[in-house]
Amino acid sequence: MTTCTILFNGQPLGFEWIAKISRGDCGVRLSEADAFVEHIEAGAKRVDEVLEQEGKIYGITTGYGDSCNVGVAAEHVHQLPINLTRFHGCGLGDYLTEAETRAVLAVRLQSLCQGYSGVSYGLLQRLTAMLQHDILPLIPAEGSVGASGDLTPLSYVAGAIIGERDVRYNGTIVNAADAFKDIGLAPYTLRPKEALALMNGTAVMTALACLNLDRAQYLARLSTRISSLMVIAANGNPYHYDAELFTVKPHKGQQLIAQSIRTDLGNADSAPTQTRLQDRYSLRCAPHIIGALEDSFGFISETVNNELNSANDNPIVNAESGRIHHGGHFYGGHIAMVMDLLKTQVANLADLHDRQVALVLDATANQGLPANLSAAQGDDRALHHGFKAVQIGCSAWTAEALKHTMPASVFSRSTECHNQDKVSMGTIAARDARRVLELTEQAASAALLIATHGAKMRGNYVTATIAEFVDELVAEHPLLTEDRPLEPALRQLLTDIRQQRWALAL
Ligand SMILES: N[C@@H](Cc1ccc(O)cc1)C(=O)O
Repeated sequence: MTTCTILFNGQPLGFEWIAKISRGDCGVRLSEADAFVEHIEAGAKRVDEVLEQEGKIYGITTGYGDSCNVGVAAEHVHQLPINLTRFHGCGLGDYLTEAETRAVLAVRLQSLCQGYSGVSYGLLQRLTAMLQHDILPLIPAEGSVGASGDLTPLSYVAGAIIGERDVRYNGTIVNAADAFKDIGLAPYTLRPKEALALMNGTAVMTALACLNLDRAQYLARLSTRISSLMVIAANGNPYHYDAELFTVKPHKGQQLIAQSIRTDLGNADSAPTQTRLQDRYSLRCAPHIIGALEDSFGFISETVNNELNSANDNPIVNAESGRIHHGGHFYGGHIAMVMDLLKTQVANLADLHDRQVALVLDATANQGLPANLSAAQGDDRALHHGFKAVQIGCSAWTAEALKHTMPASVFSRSTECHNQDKVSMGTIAARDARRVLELTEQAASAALLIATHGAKMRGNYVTATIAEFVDELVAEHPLLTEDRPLEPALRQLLTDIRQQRWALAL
């Protein structure tokens, strides 16, 4: 059920709206305002004029990329975009999910709505119709170097628009032409610049970046709550999160995380009775670790939003000045940079939770809780191993997340006869970040379960919010009075995390 409608009218949009569209929480509408329609159509008209007057525009009367010096005869100009969609139909790897595909369509629509790509209003209407009727091209995720735009994956959008590729529609996979027919449309006939305008940009990496960022922001909040619960479970010192302490190190995000942990701990300012004066870093430095991610969000979201609201295309058609600019706005360097940054920071959360899990399960470090948080009481308790295997799993997920943090942006390859001799690899960076998020959410689901059980067993949580949170989760996933397979619990928690079940304010 959609609860809102996003208007596409060339005005800036934030990444969070793309995330809402992707989840089906918001519908879309294309502006019909005269000024907007005229602005768009002026670009398409300008392409026609230049074609008539000068007879030569890159990618319209020439071959593509390194083939820009090869002229295409006037009688073939209309066939050229069709060929562009076809020869790029060579993607491999898994298909993007339905949510990701919606995001790709919305992100490309937003870029074309800037009105600098020389496309017609009709093309925007077609993209809008696809979003409104959930006609989702099958887009293979692999095969973009992220510099000449996401050419290959976006060719599946352009190919679907002309009725030549498969789409997900009404729960099945059908040819795009059949899906269009079902909503009363014929396949779209691309105008000369339109295939290039659809494909020559960063929509796939930017779409993934929008979703990754939304996911990472939730994860930072959840990690904060998990850390509070770990402090409670391990009988840690609340004074590590003292308000005065944090005034002298003014990273805003770090301060917010410390404040949130402080609130969860009931603003306690004295240490519970225990032997350690200072807790281990995975507890004491939680605000500094999660805070680094939190503090990166301002920069990352500004960068992602700039890309989202940009004309990332080539050539750029400016109908007001009448000029056609040849440049490199398909280059995804900014998304590459921020996705490489995001994945490193998110993987640090997996590592944080893996260490917290190890601490709370270790009877030599957890200040009195049973080994592996087994709640077995009977004389067969030696049989029961509690969370031992979950900790091993958590370490595996963490190692894999850390392994994916190698920057993608440094792996530029010279491609396409050295025309594309420096490329961004932003799509790979965004896919890496997505994988790191998946794995870190897995580590977080283990940590959440363990922290909740630990807090319940400690039993001294001081705030009503935490008591409610713990009791609700323990009711759903009871203490381990005997060994049982925990995959169902972990999967349920993963779903909860991905659906952003808890309202966690910072
Ligand atoms: N991105 C290239 C265009 C291009 C299109 C398709 C290709 O296969 C190669 C290059 C440019 O604008 O210069």
